[in-house]
Amino acid sequence: MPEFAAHASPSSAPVSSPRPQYPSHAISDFELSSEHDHDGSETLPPTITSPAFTPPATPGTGTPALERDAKSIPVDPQSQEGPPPRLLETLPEVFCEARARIPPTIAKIETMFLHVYRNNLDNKEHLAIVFGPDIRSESLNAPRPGDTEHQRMIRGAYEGRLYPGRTTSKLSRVEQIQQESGVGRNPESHSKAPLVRIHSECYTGESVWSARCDCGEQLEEAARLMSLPQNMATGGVIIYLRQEGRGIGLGEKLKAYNLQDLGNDTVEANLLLRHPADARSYGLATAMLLDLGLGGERGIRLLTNNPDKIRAVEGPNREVFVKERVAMVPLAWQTGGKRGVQGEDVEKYLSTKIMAMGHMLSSR
Ligand SMILES: Nc1nc2c(ncn2[C@@H]2O[C@H](COP(=O)(O)OP(=O)(O)OP(=O)(O)O)[C@@H](O)[C@H]2O)c(=O)[nH]1
Repeated sequence: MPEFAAHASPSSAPVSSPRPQYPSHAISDFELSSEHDHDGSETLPPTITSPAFTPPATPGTGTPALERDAKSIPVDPQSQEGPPPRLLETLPEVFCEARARIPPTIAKIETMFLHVYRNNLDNKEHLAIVFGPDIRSESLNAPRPGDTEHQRMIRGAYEGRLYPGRTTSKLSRVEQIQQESGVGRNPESHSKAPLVRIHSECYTGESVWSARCDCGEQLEEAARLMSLPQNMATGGVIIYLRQEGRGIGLGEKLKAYNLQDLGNDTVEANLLLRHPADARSYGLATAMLLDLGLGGERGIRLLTNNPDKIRAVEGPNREVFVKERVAMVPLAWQTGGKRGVQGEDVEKYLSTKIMAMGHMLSSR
């Protein structure tokens, strides 16, 4: 077995390139217990010390989960404890094959685009779901040999919106003027970091309604947050990596489930099957974010509770800067058990993530 997955991102090479300045103060954890929404009401449950579905003091009295925006905190990766993740020395090569507009069922937004990526390490179709009109793939839009305007539109390398009879991938003069008049109206939206979620495939949680984990709910919550007007203004991206079962594949994950039913937790089950507790890597995600123009000092706001992911996604030379972390609080905790995945299985799963995998859903 290789020491790390083929598309693991590079090891922490010496940093010589210009690096973003990190906040001077270190904030170790997010503050579940002190968040108040704009109306002053407490919107998140009190400090949580266990993954049990501890309800807020008065369940259901906060801002409905459907309207709530993400709360983020600055991240200082240098302050994080533990050894740095093993990373490869160079990022993989990625290439966006095609992009198409997807009108989502979860929100009334015009500009959600699914991007299919290819890479030089595996044959899987890794995905980027892009919210907002301003985040564009460099590799998709770059001219290709023999390119025609029709081919560019077919692969999704066009500006604005397709309509029957359109003949050019570029905007017409009138459309351009309309768009330019909109640019710069909200300078804040161009300085604020876009919201990003790096999601790993979970067929059971996303497609067959499994209550063993909260993966399906997390995917939907990420899309909901990115669809909020204030986040659409900055743009958002869900990178969907084909790393089923924390990288062990669906067949092995099902065996792990049987081992869990035999009394082991999610980490023990992986180890009993002779897999690492977590066999994933994030080099492809870093490379895809760079292709989408999300590298550099503007940074990103990363939706995660997983400390390894924060460091790994930044890449070997901090090509991507995780400026802030946004917690993924289980919906059942947010709503006092009114909504979200619930039950003994998911409670055990979340408990193991906190206790054995260091996920940051514990109290300060
Ligand atoms: N091997 C294994 N994989 C699982 C199990 N439950 C969920 N997964 C996989 O775990 C991955 C999701 O990881 P999570 O631990 O939920 O979340 P994370 O990405 O590490 O961290 P967050 O960003 O905080 O959500 C997906 O690939 C799932 O298929 C399990 O019991 N065993």
